[in-house]
Amino acid sequence: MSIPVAMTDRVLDSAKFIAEHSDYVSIPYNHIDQATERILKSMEHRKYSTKTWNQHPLNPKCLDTSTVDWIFLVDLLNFSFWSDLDHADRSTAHPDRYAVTYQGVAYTGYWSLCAAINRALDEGIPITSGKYLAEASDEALAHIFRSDTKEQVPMLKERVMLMKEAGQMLCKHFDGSFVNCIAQAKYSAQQLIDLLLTYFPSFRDIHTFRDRQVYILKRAQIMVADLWACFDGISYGRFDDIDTITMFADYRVPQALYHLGLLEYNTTLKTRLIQGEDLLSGSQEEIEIRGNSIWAVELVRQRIQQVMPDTHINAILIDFYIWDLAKEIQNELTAVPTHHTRSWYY
Ligand SMILES: Nc1nc2c(c(CN[C@H]3C=C[C@H](O)[C@@H]3O)cn2[C@@H]2O[C@H](COP(=O)(O)O)[C@@H](O)[C@H]2O)c(=O)[nH]1
Repeated sequence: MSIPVAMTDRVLDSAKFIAEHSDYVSIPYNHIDQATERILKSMEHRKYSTKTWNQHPLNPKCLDTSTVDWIFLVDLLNFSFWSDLDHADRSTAHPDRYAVTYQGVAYTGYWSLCAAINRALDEGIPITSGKYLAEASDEALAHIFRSDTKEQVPMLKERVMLMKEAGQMLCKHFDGSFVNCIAQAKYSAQQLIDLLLTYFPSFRDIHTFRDRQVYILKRAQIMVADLWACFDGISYGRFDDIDTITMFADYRVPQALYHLGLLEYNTTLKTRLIQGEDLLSGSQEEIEIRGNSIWAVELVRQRIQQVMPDTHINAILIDFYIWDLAKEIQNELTAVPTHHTRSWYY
């Protein structure tokens, strides 16, 4: 299937444009080779591959349609876990920070979402069923996220609204399951992204930067990536254009890229981040952080291709590796905090 070039490169084209027109953020190009060598050595040492995805205790293990719907729900809600009260943001979280205890472990951040969904499934709540999402009451859906600490999950109202809306769309257009949406994409990652943008508006992570429309598409892309990694590139994870997927511009990987010397912030931005100032969704500073992050990982990917032409490593695996690394070394990421933008895009 021939896919119009514009569609496949829309995120990379946007990232390049942002990187070339930034005031607050820059990429130290002289650090790329050394940082890439460090990343490559560590990925090889860990034998980092799609198989790493299934090793995470909270990720589903059976490769069937229920796992597809699990991934859909997780990536529908995969946004804004940073805490209003836990400014330290260390791996040992502030005791009041939103957390979900599952099988004896208290999870915060992204993993609290997976824990909340698994807790609901264990309680017999069919939370990943389109029909249930469409028909459940707001209270029942909010109950999924109940906290085991003082703080509630950020953006609870928005999460409930998105679940109901997605349930209705799944029932109306895809017979209640995301499996049917994947089938319509005919093994194309970009087609699946377009279906997400068409039927599920909260995935439209598209902004205006320097009077130009820029595509970031973080949750749409990570949805494809999670399917691809979970199913190891076959079955519901088969995408013939998977390598057109870029890094996912969240708030954790940029912090790790800065630590790795692959991003630089000017004094104004660095001061604002250290002071814990929120950045408005769609602001120039926020878009520069997100766009330069995508472009920095693209340059790492290109360098890896240069030194290892026949490698299987794509932007997805580089991103997943850096994110997992960031969680492991979270206490060392002290130079700059993650940026704080309340948004359902990431
Ligand atoms: N770029 C990128 N962003 C990612 C992930 C993941 C988790 N992916 C898992 C699946 C496969 C991988 O191996 C990971 O194990 C979550 N996020 C984003 O991070 C933020 C949450 O951060 P914190 O508050 O510290 O938990 C939030 O914006 C969330 O959307 C990723 O992989 N890449």
